[in-house]
Amino acid sequence: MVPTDGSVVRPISRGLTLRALVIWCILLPFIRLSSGAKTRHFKWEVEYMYWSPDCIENVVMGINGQFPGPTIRAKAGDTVVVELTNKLPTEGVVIHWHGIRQLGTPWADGTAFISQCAINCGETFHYRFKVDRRSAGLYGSLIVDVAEGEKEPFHYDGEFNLLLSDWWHKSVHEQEVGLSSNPFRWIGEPQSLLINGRGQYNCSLAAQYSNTNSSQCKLRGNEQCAPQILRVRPNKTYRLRVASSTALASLNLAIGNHKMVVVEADGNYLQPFAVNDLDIYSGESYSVLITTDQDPSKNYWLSIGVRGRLPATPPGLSILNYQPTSVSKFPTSPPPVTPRWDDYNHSKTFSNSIFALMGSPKPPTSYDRRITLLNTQNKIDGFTKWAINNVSLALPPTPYLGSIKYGLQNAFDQKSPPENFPDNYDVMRPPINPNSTIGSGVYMFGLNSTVDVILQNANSLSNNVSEIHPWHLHGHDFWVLGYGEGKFSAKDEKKLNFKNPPLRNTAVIFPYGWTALRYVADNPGVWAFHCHIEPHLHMGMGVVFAEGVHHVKSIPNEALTCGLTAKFLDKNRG
Ligand SMILES: O=C1O[C@H]([C@@H](O)CO)C(O)=C1O
Repeated sequence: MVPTDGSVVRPISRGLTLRALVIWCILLPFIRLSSGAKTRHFKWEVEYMYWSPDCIENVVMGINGQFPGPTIRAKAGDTVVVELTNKLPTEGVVIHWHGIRQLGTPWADGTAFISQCAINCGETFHYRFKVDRRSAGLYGSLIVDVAEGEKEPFHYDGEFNLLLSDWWHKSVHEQEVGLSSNPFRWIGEPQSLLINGRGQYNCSLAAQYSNTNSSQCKLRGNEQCAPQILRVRPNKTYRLRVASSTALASLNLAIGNHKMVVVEADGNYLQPFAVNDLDIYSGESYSVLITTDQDPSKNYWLSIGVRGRLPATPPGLSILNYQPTSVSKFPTSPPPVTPRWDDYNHSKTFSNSIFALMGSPKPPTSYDRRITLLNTQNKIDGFTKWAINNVSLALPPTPYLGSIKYGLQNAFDQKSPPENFPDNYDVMRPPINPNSTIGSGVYMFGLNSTVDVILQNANSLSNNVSEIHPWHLHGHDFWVLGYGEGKFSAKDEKKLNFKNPPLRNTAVIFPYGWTALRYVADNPGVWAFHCHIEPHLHMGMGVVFAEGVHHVKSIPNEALTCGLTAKFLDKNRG
């Protein structure tokens, strides 16, 4: 799960080493189609290269020789065409455009064996999609500008993109083999945290402040691992677009001496609220405003730290440099201290402060279908897996989009997956029977139906352990109706927020708790819904949703070149 540029390697569980580069793009909400919509063409080549993101040389996946990858600038309403060639000699890739709805182009969603086949070594695939209203989410690869004449509900003088990721020195192959082995070998905690692909493993920028025995970094500033400095002017307001593409870590961001006003999440405007620190889970993105109203003769730390799991990784650091103060003048105080990793009340307080900005779209007042998804850690033939309602996802060799569209038989489990779990299941204890089963079934929803999803957390295989899971939905945003403790039940209905629930594409479930989501199945296609923690997805922690597939126009052949759809193509070519 070694993250590369603004992309996270997603080994799709099917035993294949298949990397799904998750390319994030700026979330710029409420962008109406601009008049001068353009089609912007890009040619990307994915290739291994040696790089030192945390000052230790490693193998990364670069795009056009860059780490992090190149940035696409587009305007709302534009069509983006990326001609992607895979030059990795040992594995297939796909690119998921996190936050893009892919309305009308479900085959461009970049989910292997769901929307397309893997792009094998030497092959080229054309991603062509419209950057719509809810476009993008950050990740330093796709920046969507507000359309001409568009105004945002806040003002700022400058902006920075901060892509946060975690970093291991072990190769993703070795990690995957470990996760798929019996005995199970967990990937462990990351060696370092990166900010825009930059971190420091064998030294600390703030060694003189911390009691750890790490040495002080001696960086000239042009190293690949040198921190990106945020150069600001006094008495200005800056927008920080922060996104997490971590493979595992739940992070907390803080800037010494500066409060942050949270104004946007996952591309949707929020009721602004001020915080001293910001929790951000894998797959999420936020915009915060900071005002440079501090002593301009000083510089200040920007720090990211691990939460939700006992930390074993030093904080990631960057510097907020008030011009014209020299950047080499280190901040005079230690970096902000990350809240305790298991202070979940702190985390819940933050999550429960997030409300949609007045005037945002409201959820339908009722649902057509409600499914409850129990998250458990299980064993299958001795292998450690994650399962949803006791089914651990294993993707079929034929992409669902093609097999459903063309009615191919035996392409995946025809039995619809369970929509609930046994009433007598005790979420507070490890599973009495740890065994689970593999499945590839699809939750089929009526086109334009309203779907409620209750994500139910539970104790893992170990006593008194329940882990955080950030769930990400492709092709849609959902309203987050609320969070609660223990097993969701009818009494919890009254806790749900229908007044101003935030629209998100990623939402966290807290230990032993539940999170209630609602979305409208209005996007013909087949959509992944999964825990955004890469090893968990690899271990089967996901489900597949589909709606209106028969409304999908003809799928480009290049998305059908594997499994049963390849045979189907050959037959029809004849
Ligand atoms: O999936 C996981 O496996 C380990 C542990 O549960 C077993 O080693 C861990 O911390 C996970 O999140």
